[in-house]
Amino acid sequence: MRYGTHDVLRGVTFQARRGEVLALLGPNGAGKTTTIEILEGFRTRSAGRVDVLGDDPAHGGEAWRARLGIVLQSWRDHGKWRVRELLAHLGSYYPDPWDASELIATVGLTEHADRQVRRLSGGQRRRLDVAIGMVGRPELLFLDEPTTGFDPEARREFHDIVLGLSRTGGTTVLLTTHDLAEAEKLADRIVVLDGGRIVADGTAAELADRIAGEDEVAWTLDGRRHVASTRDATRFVRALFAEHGDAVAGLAVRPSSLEDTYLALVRQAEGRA
Ligand SMILES: Nc1ncnc2c1ncn2[C@@H]1O[C@H](COP(=O)(O)OP(=O)(O)OP(=O)(O)O)[C@@H](O)[C@H]1O
Repeated sequence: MRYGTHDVLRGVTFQARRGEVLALLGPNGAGKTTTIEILEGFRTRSAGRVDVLGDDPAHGGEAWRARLGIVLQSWRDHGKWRVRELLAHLGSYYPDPWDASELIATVGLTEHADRQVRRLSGGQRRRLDVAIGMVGRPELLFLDEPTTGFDPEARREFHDIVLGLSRTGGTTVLLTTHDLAEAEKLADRIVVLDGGRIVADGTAAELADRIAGEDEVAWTLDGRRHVASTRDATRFVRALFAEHGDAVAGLAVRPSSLEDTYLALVRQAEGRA
């Protein structure tokens, strides 16, 4: 993808398999939204080959679009519509839509079903966006930063919805997020973009193996709290007990997280490692 003389995506090659949750990660401006919008058919690429559900998104017709669900980063305005009305209306465009009330319950908006959209809070509005993306029971669901503004409970419920759609419904999900814990929980595979290029592609475990991150060990000794980073927590803890025995208390080991791996990957890609 090129704007003027500026390449914002270069050599971005990846595949999403049916039924998998694929997370696109990357710093602000990395090219996630551009990639997702090309796949959705919202942006026309400058060059390259793209295949989404067997069609080129640049020429996808109505029947092709009906197989997609789309949650954009910023929402369009449906202010005067009531939640239930809007979902029932949008559902009527599809051959086998979700029942509006069932969908409203699934995204946790039952109490607000008869509210006007403009009276919803930011997080409630975002839940509605997700419901709009799901209403046609899409084969492929695009979610661009879907949980921005969700409270922790809504986030947990949303994660269960996505996992349910993918595991039992066979829906393929492509999502972008800045929440690394979310990616770790949901994604079967992770693609990391930086500066318009792919810098990593694999499962969270595969990415972690490439980076050889450090685990964090914390313990208390003689009333003082200690924290150390180590490549081999088991060996470290064994040595700690060999030296101090029962004097060691409050032991906690935190394995390196996807966040650690991600930050190391991005630093490496940007030559800051
Ligand atoms: N219409 C446009 N014209 C010119 N440049 C653009 C246009 N749209 C996006 N860009 C540039 O393309 C690059 C990628 O933007 P994109 O929105 O895809 O990033 P992103 O990874 O989704 O970022 P964020 O995490 O901030 O949402 C950025 O450098 C942006 O400035």
